[in-house]
Amino acid sequence: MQRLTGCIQFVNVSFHYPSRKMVPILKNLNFSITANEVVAIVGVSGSGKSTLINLLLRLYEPISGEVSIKCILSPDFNQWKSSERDGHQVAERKYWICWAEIKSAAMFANAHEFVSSLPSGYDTIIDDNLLSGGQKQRVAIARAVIRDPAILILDEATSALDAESESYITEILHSMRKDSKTQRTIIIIAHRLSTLKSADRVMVMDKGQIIEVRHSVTQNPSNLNIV
Ligand SMILES: Nc1ncnc2c1ncn2[C@@H]1O[C@H](COP(=O)(O)OP(=O)(O)OP(=O)(O)O)[C@@H](O)[C@H]1O
Repeated sequence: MQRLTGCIQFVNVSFHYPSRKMVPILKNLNFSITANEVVAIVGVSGSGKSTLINLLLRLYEPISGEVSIKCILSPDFNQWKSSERDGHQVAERKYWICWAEIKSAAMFANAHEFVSSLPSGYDTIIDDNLLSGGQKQRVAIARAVIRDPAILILDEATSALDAESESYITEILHSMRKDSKTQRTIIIIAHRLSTLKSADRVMVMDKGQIIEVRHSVTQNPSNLNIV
């Protein structure tokens, strides 16, 4: 089965927020993330992790340098591109998500049980006060999964989950990346060692720069601001 895969590249990226022009936040960042790689970004509070994601999402443009995202179809791009009928299937898939897919995404995010127990179940209209912090995160993860993105960004996405729910999601993230049908690029920002374990690479940020790249967080995690 063909799917989109995403590559990310930051070349000499520097940035400050418009409201604080004298305070550089990112300084000459250079890195790339290949398709299907799982990369964790760690660092002390204020080191620029979320700002990096803001630039990736194009919420802000860099002051200098370039942020590029390339999404490619793999593995049979030409065959797929030339088929108009398949194009329609993609459009249909985007707009017609069936009940089984919704349920499976909710089960994936460990949300099915509590959603089913709400008085209106999956038809519940959610307001700010209805769900706990952890439940909101599980719904957000289910929504992200159902979109089947080429690039999945988890910025403190499991911080409000209890240890059991978090380890369940971490395990599934781990198996999801091994499944050739669901491969995707994943960026994880988290402070918990358990969330970061499935990363191929860990980038350590400090004062707007990448000061270290590790291939595992199990090595000497005491100075990575993770628990
Ligand atoms: N919208 C904004 N306007 C001005 N400054 C901002 C804005 N958002 C963040 N900052 C500043 O940018 C710096 C980096 O913040 P950022 O949120 O990227 O850090 P972080 O590493 O993600 O921190 P945390 O781990 O606490 O979430 C901080 O000094 C913060 O005060």
